Amino acid sequence: MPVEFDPARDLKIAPSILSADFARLGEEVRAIEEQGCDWVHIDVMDGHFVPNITIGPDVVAALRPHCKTVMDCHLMISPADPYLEAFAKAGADIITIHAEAGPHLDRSLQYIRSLGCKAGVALNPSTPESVIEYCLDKIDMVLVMTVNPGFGGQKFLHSQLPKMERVRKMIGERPIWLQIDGGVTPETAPLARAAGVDSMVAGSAVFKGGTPQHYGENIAAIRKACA
Ligand SMILES: O=C(CO)[C@H](O)[C@H](O)COP(=O)(O)O
Ligand SMILES: [Fe+2]
Repeated sequence: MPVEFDPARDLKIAPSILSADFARLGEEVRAIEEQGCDWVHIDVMDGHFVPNITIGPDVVAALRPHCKTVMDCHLMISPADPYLEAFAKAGADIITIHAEAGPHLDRSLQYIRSLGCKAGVALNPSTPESVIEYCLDKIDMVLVMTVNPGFGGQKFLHSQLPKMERVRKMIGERPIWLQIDGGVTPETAPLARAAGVDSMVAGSAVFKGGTPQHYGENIAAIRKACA
């Protein structure tokens, strides 16, 4: 589904299916959507850029019919360029690559847009926001990582809060989402919201409890904490 920027910057909650039951992914995606999530966040890891391996474009394609909302694909792979077309064809709406994943960020971002997807850039905790300064016109989303990528269930890095504020200033009035990913809970989410974040990924905090009713309560708790 085509996704358009929301100038009101209402909070978009994107549960990461990394914490879902991988044996029942279709069902899990339908459950989080029925329970009020905004986007579905899909973590793609290659065992090279990050020390973990998850899923590829075939799984994204298999999930597409189960997913009515936005498929937000976070590629923790290097190089990313050879696989971008496959993720676009699989039905990704947003494709986020890491600034550190290849030598030509500007070119990769143009390529993602040429495939009909929104283009996101993720910044690792140690990566300064200056890497995006000269390609802001080709970016639809900046993802400030609030953990070192690779695993769910890690602790939120408070050191990233000033970076969120600086990125929010860089973005200004541009139609660019500011997303965070990692360690988002009802306790940490309001800090990021106050720093100008409008999209939050949460894996373990959404899927804890293991039933659709829990997912709904968990999503509502994050939303309420940010209200
Ligand atoms: O990109 C990721 C890890 O690299 C995940 O999206 C993230 O860790 C979500 O998990 P949690 O909310 O449990 O921290
Ligand atoms: Fe992620």
